[in-house]
Amino acid sequence: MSIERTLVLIKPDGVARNLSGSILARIESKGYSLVELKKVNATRDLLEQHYEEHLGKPFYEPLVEFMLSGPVVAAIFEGHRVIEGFRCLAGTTDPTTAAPGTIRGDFGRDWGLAVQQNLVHGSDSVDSAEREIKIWFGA
Ligand SMILES: Nc1ncnc2c1ncn2[C@@H]1O[C@@H]2COP(=O)(O)O[C@H]2[C@H]1O
Repeated sequence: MSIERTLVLIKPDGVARNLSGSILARIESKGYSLVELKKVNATRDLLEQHYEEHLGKPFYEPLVEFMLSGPVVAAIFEGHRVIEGFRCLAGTTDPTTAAPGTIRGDFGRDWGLAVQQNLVHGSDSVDSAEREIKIWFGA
């Protein structure tokens, strides 16, 4: 059994809507363990590192502005296949069509804004989890 770690972000929409506790509870209820947790006001520099793969995309600047618009909850969760498991729990990117039962499907929708406010972020691979955990929590 290989134990993975993943970076979970509760984005400013989730924090502003007081959904942090409900979202964290779902992840814990699924059986993953909370390793680190903090509430942060992200800086542009941190977000540019985090979203470097999206640089140049039409939603890049609105995305960075949205992530700067309020505090974010950053967490590290641990468990066997947690990377895949959390992304499944989060649901697909577009919250309007994300399946009911998922975090985005139950709590989110498209508000017609420049960026999809979809409540949560989860690392998509072992390599990106390692990279993102360093960005948000240090070595
Ligand atoms: N086509 C899009 N239009 C607007 N925002 C997007 C689009 N695709 C992705 N995003 C946003 O960019 C984010 C990239 O990281 P996430 O997958 O966590 O969540 C994504 C959405 O919040």
